[in-house]
Amino acid sequence: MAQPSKFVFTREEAKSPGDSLINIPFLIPLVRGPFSTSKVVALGFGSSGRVFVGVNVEFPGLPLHHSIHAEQFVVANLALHLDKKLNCLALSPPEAPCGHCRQFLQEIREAPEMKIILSDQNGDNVSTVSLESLLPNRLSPDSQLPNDVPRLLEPRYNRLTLSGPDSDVPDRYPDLKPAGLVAANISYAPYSKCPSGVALVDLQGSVYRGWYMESVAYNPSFGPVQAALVDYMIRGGGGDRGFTEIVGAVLVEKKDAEVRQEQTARMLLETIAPNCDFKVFHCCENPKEN
Ligand SMILES: O=c1ccn([C@H]2C[C@H](O)[C@@H](CO)O2)c(=O)[nH]1
Ligand SMILES: [Zn+2]
Repeated sequence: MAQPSKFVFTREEAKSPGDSLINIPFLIPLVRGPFSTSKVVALGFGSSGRVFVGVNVEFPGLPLHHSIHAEQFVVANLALHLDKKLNCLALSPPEAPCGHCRQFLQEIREAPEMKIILSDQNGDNVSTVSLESLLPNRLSPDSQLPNDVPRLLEPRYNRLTLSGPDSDVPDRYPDLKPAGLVAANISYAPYSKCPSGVALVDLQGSVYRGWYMESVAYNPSFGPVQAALVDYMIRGGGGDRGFTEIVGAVLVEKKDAEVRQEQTARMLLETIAPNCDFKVFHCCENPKEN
């Protein structure tokens, strides 16, 4: 069977939620899980009608809590395609979203109504349940955020501009810094108010980006390096050679941010992409920007 490379399908290709045209086992080779035997594939049905694939990703040499869950991969995939809402999530049998993912998904508006499609080991006995039924008594963003604050995946703009003088550092990859700033400006950090974005470049000169996404429960938050690695994977970065082809990276975050990504981002990239030249650029919120 040919190695699948697609991470986004049209609704036509996928048929309807619960219909098994997207043969989930066919997508299993997309998983990067060197440690565990769990190969998790998630399909996210977005409001634009597209169907987004997510897989679990584990990183050799790093603590397990840096792994990417398939469900978070799906959310990052939607975010990168600017899809505004995840309506329905199907999981490869016999998985159901773990507690961490059930909580992370709460950041999406009307999350309790999200449909979750489950099936047994053979892919039979398909059942659809609401996210609310999987996580009653949720910790809700609604208890902390006014209704008009954009929720995860809804359009947002953080009004960030680069602040000197570190922006004068000689730049081998001129496209990276602007890409990192764009990513930071879309970042969802309504709790800490410390948004951040990462841009990566590979040996071919292709640029990838991703942004930090917070959870009201803090720990399920999704880091900007992981988000950029999702972009790298869905666009085929590195081919079979993985992350070692990443040769440059920038992180854009606020100077003196109380929630700071710099050290974690450096450690992650040093471990998975030893040839990567990592730089940090600081930004500040500019109230005049709109
Ligand atoms: O909801 C879940 C639970 C687990 N995993 C992944 C994480 C790890 O790579 C592997 C073993 O737990 O399965 C997911 O992708 N989603
Ligand atoms: Zn999970």
